[in-house]
Amino acid sequence: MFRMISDIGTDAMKDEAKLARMNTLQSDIEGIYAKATVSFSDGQTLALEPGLTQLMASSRNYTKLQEAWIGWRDNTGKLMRDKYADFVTLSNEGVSSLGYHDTGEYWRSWYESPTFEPDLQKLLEELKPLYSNLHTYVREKLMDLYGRDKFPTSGQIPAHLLGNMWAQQWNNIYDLVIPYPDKTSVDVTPELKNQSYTPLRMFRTAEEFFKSLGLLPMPDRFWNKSIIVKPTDRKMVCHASAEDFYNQKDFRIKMCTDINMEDLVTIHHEMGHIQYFMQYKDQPVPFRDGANPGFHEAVGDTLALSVATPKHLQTIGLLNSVENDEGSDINYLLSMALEKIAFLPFGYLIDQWRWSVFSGETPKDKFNDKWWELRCKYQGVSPPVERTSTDFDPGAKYHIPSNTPYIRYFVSFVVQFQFHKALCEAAGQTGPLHKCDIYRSKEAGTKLGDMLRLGSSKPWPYAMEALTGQPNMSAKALMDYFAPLTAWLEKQNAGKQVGWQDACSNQRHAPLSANEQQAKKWLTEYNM
Ligand SMILES: CC(=O)N[C@@H](CC(=O)O)C(=O)NC[C@H](CC1(C(=O)N[C@@H](Cc2ccc(O)cc2)C(=O)O)CCCC1)C(=O)O
Ligand SMILES: [Zn+2]
Repeated sequence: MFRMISDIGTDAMKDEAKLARMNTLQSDIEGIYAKATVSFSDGQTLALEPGLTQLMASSRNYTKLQEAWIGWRDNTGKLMRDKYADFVTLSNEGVSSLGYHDTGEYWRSWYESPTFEPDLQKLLEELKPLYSNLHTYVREKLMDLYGRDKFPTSGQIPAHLLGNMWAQQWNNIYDLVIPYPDKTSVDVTPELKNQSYTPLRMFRTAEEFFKSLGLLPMPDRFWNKSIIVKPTDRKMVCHASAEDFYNQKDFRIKMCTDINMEDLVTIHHEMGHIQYFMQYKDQPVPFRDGANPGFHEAVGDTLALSVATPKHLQTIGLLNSVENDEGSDINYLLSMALEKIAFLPFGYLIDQWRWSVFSGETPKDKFNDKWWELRCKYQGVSPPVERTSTDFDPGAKYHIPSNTPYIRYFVSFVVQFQFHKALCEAAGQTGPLHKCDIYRSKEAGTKLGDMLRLGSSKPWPYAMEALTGQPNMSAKALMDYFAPLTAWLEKQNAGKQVGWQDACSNQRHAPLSANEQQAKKWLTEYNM
C-alpha cells in the first residue's frame, strides 16, 4: 500500500487549500535542495553531483572538506527549517483523517507488525559490536592522518572525513584504511575507465546479470525512455530513481551515471526496482508493491553482493588476478563493511529522527539538537563545527526534502544478506558467504522471481519464508558474512579505546608530543 497513496494528502485531505499549501511547501523545499550549490573561497562553485560528491570522496584536505560540508548545509537545510515544520503539521492533518496519529505511524503501518520498532532496535543492538569495531579501526587511521587534535575526546569521528557528504557510507576512504595495501585491492573504478566503459555498457552489464539468472530482460521501451546520463539541455534532479508507470509496459530509470564502482552498484540497485515492477506487473494494482518497502530496496543490492566479489569481477574481466589469501579476503570484507556496516546506524536514525518530529516529540527549535543527539549516539559522528538550532542539518539529506521514507534502507541492509544466503544455497554455493556468486544460477533466479511475483499480495513474513525458509528479519546472515572480519578487527583494536560516549563533546584531544609521535612510529613499525 505504501506506493499507492504515498502522498497521502491526495486522498484524505478534505480541505483543498491545505492540500495546495502542503504541496507548495513540499515543492519549495525540494526546489531548494535541487538548486543548491556551494561556492568556495577559491571561487569554485560546485553542485552536489558530480562536484561535491567527488570532492567529499577524494579530498583529504581537512579545511576544504569542512568548507564543502558547511556550505552544503547552509544552502540546503538551513533554508528550509520553517517550511519543513509547516509541512509536518499539514502532513499530519492529512493522515489523521485516515485514523493515524501522525505521518510516522502511517509510514510504519506498511510493515504490518506491532513489534516493528522493537524489532529494529534489537537488530541494531545485535549489530552494534561489529559497527563499533569498524568505527574504532577507521577512527584510529583517521586520527593518524588528520591529527588527534581534530577529534572530540568523546570518541566520535568528525562527519566530514568519511568520504561522503552525510558520512552514510565510508567506501571512498578505503585507500586510507586498507589493511593489506600490497594485496588485491577490489576497487575496479580505474579498470572501468581503462576499458572505456560507458553508462550504457554499465547498464547492459547489470542487465546481463539479471538475465543470467533467468530473470526478465529490460524491455525496449526501458532502453528508449530511461535517462542514464546527466542531461545538458535541462535541469534534472540527479538523485537516481526507478519509476513504475503502472501500465504493465513502461518502466524507467533516471540517473546521472558516473563511471565508477559505486555507480555500477547503484545501477544494480535501480534495476532491482525495475525487475520487481515487472515481476508483479500482472498483480491487481493494489498488490503492485514490494512485500514491504525494505524488500523493494533489497532486490538489486542482493544481486550486487555477488557482482562485487573479486571472483565475479574477474569473470567479467574487470579484475585480472584474484589472490585467495587471508590478506585479500580481509581487504575485500573491509571494503564491503565500509559500504554495508557503516550504513546501519545511519539507515536507522533518519526515521528515528523523522518519526520523533511527526509525533510532536521533537519541536522545530529542537530539530537540529535531536538530529545531532542521534548522530552522536548511534553513528558516533560529530559535527566538524558547532551547530545551532537555526541550522537544519537533516534537510541536507535528499530524503528529508523529498519526503522519502528511509527505514526501508535499514531493513534492506539486513534482509539482503538473508536473501543472498538463501540464493547462494539455491545455487549450490557452499563456501563462505562473502565469496558466493550466484551468476548464471537459474535455481537462484527462479526462487527470487517466485518471491518477487507475489508483490504485496501476501504479508512480508510469508514472502520472507518463501525465499529463506523462515519468516523473520534476522541479523545472523549479515554477521555470518562478516565473521572473518569481526575476528580480525577485534585483534586490530586490542588495547584501543573501542566505542564512543553517547553525547559529542566540544573538547578535542591534545596533539601528540614529539616523543609520543616518535614512540607511536616505532610501535607501528614494530607491530608491522
Ligand atoms: C518512484 C520512486 O520513488 N522510486 C524509488 C524506488 C521505489 O520505491 O520503487 C526510487 O527510485 N528511489 C530513489 C532511491 C535512490 C538511491 C537512494 O536514495 N539510496 C539511499 C540509500 C542507499 C544507499 C546505497 C545503496 O546501495 C542503497 C541504498 C541513499 O542514497 O541515501 C540512490 C542510490 C541508491 C538508491 C532508490 O532507488 O531507493
Ligand atoms: Zn531503491
